[in-house]
Amino acid sequence: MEKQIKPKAVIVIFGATGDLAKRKLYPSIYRMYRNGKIADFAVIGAARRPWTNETLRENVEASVKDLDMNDQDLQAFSSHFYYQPVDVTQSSSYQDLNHLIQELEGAYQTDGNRVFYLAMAPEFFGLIAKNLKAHGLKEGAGWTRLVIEKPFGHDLPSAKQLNKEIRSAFEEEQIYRIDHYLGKEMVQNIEVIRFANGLFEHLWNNRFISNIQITSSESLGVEERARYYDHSGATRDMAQNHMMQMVALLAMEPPINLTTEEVRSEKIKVLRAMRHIKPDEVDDYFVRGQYGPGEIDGVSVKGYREETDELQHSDTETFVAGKIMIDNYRWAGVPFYIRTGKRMTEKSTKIVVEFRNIPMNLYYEKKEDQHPNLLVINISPEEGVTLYLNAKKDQVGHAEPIKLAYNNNFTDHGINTPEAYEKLLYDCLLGDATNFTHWDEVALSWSFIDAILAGWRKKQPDFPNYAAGKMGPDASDALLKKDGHHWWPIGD
Ligand SMILES: NC(=O)C1=CN([C@@H]2O[C@H](COP(=O)(O)OP(=O)(O)OC[C@H]3O[C@@H](n4cnc5c(N)ncnc54)[C@H](OP(=O)(O)O)[C@@H]3O)[C@@H](O)[C@H]2O)C=CC1
Ligand SMILES: O=C1O[C@H](COP(=O)(O)O)[C@@H](O)[C@H](O)[C@H]1O
Repeated sequence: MEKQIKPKAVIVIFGATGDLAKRKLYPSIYRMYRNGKIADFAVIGAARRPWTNETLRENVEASVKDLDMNDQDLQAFSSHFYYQPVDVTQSSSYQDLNHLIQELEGAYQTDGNRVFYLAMAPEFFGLIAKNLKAHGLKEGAGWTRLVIEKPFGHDLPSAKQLNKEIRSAFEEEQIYRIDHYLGKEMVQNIEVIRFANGLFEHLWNNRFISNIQITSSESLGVEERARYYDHSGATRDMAQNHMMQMVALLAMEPPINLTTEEVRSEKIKVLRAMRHIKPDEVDDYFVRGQYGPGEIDGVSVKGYREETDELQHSDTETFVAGKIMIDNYRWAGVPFYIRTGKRMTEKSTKIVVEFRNIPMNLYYEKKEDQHPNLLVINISPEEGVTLYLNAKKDQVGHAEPIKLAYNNNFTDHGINTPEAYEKLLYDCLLGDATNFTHWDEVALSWSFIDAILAGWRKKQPDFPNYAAGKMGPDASDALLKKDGHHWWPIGD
């Protein structure tokens, strides 16, 4: 793995006028700059709009204006940005872009290193990759890397096709498939919590763990992305990538070291061990839902089908819950429950590891009151870890749950905890692909998810089946109840 303290590069952002660039990429580049991680760099914003360098710089400044920097420093930062009008379907655009890259490589002494970030609709990914090769843009004097946004395909066949197109132009080592959950501080901490603590790692198996629950709930609806989302649904949008990646990190064996190859290889083994669900078994393992009208924080909100005219008859799921079984020696018999959806009670991403209870109750009046030990990993908005134990409190002879909590949000990281995108972009500049998904991971998770979607296609769903503001349909609770479990609350 290549390591530099301050990597140098020209970063080309395709889709520079779009939402992702504005909301995530410019602030992340700013934070890298502000934190002294990059100095010799130039960013080329590419899109069709007839913007100028000044328009781009104004937009960049506006997108980071809430972050702490004085006007002079802000202008020094935005002066690294250049705009190149580009239509990715036109050959001439790539020639123009190449000239500007070469010019900036000289001006900023970036050693010929190039990052191409595809922040555009996925139908363009293959085309851009091929054109970068055909027009010589990937042949700089230094290294070249291609960052690809989600979604990586719509199912396994389309993902394979996309991969084929990209691989015809770039080597696997040059491809950085973004899953922004892998850049989150507490998702990265899963491995550390597991592998740096004997307390947990010795117990991390089916003898001591009863079940693991991963919830990523959102209170927002589909906002401006209805067209994309309706074609995708919660399962493709969240489960195939972010949720499966978290399961893999929780379930993987300790790698022999922390290199990209070893970490990925252990995650791949987990994905291979996931029990494949036959389409006619889908209801035993997975539940889907779509929100109807409801109330969130005292405010009435519309149902999914009322969000826009196009959604009136939609059967797209806005919620998915599932039970994933990992058929290997460590995890046989331990369900990993996942659930995610839009318009749920609150925005929260949390992992609850429920340990098996002790065999005999000495301290609780009723066995049912006995509280299992829980390890809760708070991914967002709180970042931290909470361990639920039992102890005697206030002179009373019986035990009660107590909690040991560590909150990561308040630690000093210079200017707050780095954003997921900041970390991932920096990793990419360093050539560290550990927190990006390898093609084998993408393929295995699509193959798992495709079977579920195939099962659902056979039956008309009874939507809407949960009111906005709830934690999904009743069937999601029933899924755990039949195993003798229940969802732990996502609040405190
Ligand atoms: N927005 C988000 O929160 C998230 C987005 N993503 C992914 O990021 C990617 C981008 O999403 P988002 O920013 O929301 O999309 P937008 O629709 O906001 O932006 C699309 C961009 O593509 C440019 N574009 C479109 N056609 C062409 C063309 N022929 N040639 C050159 N540029 C073109 C547009 O610029 P112009 O019109 O000026 O040409 C615009 O800059 C998608 O893959 C999405 O799935 C992933 C996670 C979250
Ligand atoms: O990838 C996506 O993630 C977001 C949720 O991300 P988070 O970091 O806010 O938890 C989700 O809203 C979006 O639909 C999906 O495409």
